[in-house]
Amino acid sequence: MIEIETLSVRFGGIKPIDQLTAMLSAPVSGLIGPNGAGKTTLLNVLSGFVRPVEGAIRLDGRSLLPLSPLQRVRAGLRRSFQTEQVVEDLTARDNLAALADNVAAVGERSRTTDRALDFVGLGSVAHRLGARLNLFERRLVELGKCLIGTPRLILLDEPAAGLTDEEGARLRDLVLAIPDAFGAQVIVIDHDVELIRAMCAETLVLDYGKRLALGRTETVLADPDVRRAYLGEL
Ligand SMILES: Nc1ncnc2c1ncn2[C@@H]1O[C@H](COP(=O)(O)OP(=O)(O)OP(=O)(O)O)[C@@H](O)[C@H]1O
Repeated sequence: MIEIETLSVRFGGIKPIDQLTAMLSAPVSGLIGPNGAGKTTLLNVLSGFVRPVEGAIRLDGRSLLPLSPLQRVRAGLRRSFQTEQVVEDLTARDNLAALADNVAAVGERSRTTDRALDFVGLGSVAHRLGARLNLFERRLVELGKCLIGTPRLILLDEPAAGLTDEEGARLRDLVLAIPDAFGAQVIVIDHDVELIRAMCAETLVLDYGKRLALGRTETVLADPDVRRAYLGEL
């Protein structure tokens, strides 16, 4: 469970996160909002790249803000980025193994790498170089990296961007299977409302860094304020 308490971030004159309080506990939660609403900034605060000026964050009761980004990774926090970070001159397997070297015990590294590769379905291209992977395979490498070691909270920033409908559906099925298979909670940012509807039991909507709505995804997406602010309806 992730608890966010009166969290504020300031960049010069703007407050991309403004007194945000929210608790997310569904196996897969959505994070949506218009461009510039503060979604990526919130992920950056959770993963330790941005320091808030006030507030607290707890993951399963443990305070995250005192921890460095690497300590958070070791505490089970995982993250994929809008622009995927696959290393071109490493194989698919070695892209995952590099993370295992940092977060898994020596005797566990090979097992956790193979398990993550198999889970995302990259076993057959395990030895192909990153540079030769297609976009879907690269996105699966990113997802696989999130499954190395003992993940507790996985943050996915637009994981399906640029994928075909069929690839998006395969990715959705994988994400939905993560909580049971790995015991981790997942938070997904995406602009594709139908993908959010299909994946996320609960959704948090941000607008100008504030909480516009939080609750069951169906209820939130039907909320007139959300439809006005986010879906562009009058
Ligand atoms: N490093 C930074 N320095 C200054 N301002 C920033 C920085 N990063 C983000 N911002 C500003 O903070 C606000 C929130 O940006 P953020 O990227 O978190 O929004 P977002 O909801 O993820 O948007 P999008 O859907 O377009 O990715 C925006 O006004 C943005 O211009």
